Amino acid sequence: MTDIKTNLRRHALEKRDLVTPHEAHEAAAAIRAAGLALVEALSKGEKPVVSVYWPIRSEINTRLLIDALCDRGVAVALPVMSAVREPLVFRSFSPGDDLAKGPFGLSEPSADKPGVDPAIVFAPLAAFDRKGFRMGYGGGIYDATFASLRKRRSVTAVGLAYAVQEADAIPIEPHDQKLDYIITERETIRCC
Ligand SMILES: Nc1nc2c(c(=O)[nH]1)N(C=O)[C@@H](CNc1ccc(C(=O)N[C@@H](CCC(=O)O)C(=O)O)cc1)CN2
Ligand SMILES: Nc1ncnc2c1ncn2[C@@H]1O[C@H](COP(=O)(O)OP(=O)(O)OP(=O)(O)O)[C@@H](O)[C@H]1O
Repeated sequence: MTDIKTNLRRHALEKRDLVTPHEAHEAAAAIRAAGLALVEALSKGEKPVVSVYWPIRSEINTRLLIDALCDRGVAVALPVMSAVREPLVFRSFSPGDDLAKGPFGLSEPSADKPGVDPAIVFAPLAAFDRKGFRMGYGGGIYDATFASLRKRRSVTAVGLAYAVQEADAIPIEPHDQKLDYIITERETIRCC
């Protein structure tokens, strides 16, 4: 199981690394539009707290989406890592805030920013399948996070990835938490 997942992860990340700067730019605009449309459809007149990751490496770029959400008055939070297999905490973010350097090249809000529980979480994907099963970098962190949040409140989990990161089927382990939606530069998938 571990070997299959490791190979799937490596293969999908290699494909992600081949995305050209032009494609990345277009994809960032596409996920801004699709992400905004989904948040608006899920909000039903309320203003939910929305968590978006701050991109690292060749991850699909969320910065246009973050700006667009902030422009519309949506409360945005960024994840802060504590340890592998431990849930993330989420801290409020406003455009222009200084971000602190975390492990693995992460940029995170500093500890003086208020902690919040998001209702919608945009999560980065290494690989995904259409049913909503996902893989990240192998820390089990988003799985732990969705499990913990879902015990406390209803939360909509939205994966963001390039279409080339799709796999036929991600092998499932007991701790895996399913996504509700996946947004790629091509489409929004409602996972059933
Ligand atoms: N942009 C972004 N922010 C994020 C995540 C993410 O995947 N992307 N996270 C997602 O959870 C959390 C941070 N967790 C992370 C966990 C591991 C690695 C990482 O680079 N791991 C190493 C492998 C380490 C090992 O095997 O010991 C690697 O991939 O090289 C990065 C982020 C929260 N913020
Ligand atoms: N809660 C857990 N209980 C038992 N094993 C776990 C748990 N979380 C992760 N693991 C183990 O750690 C390894 C990596 O997990 P997995 O592939 O699910 O991480 P991931 O989905 O890539 O990480 P993330 O959720 O941070 O994006 C797997 O071999 C898995 O068996």
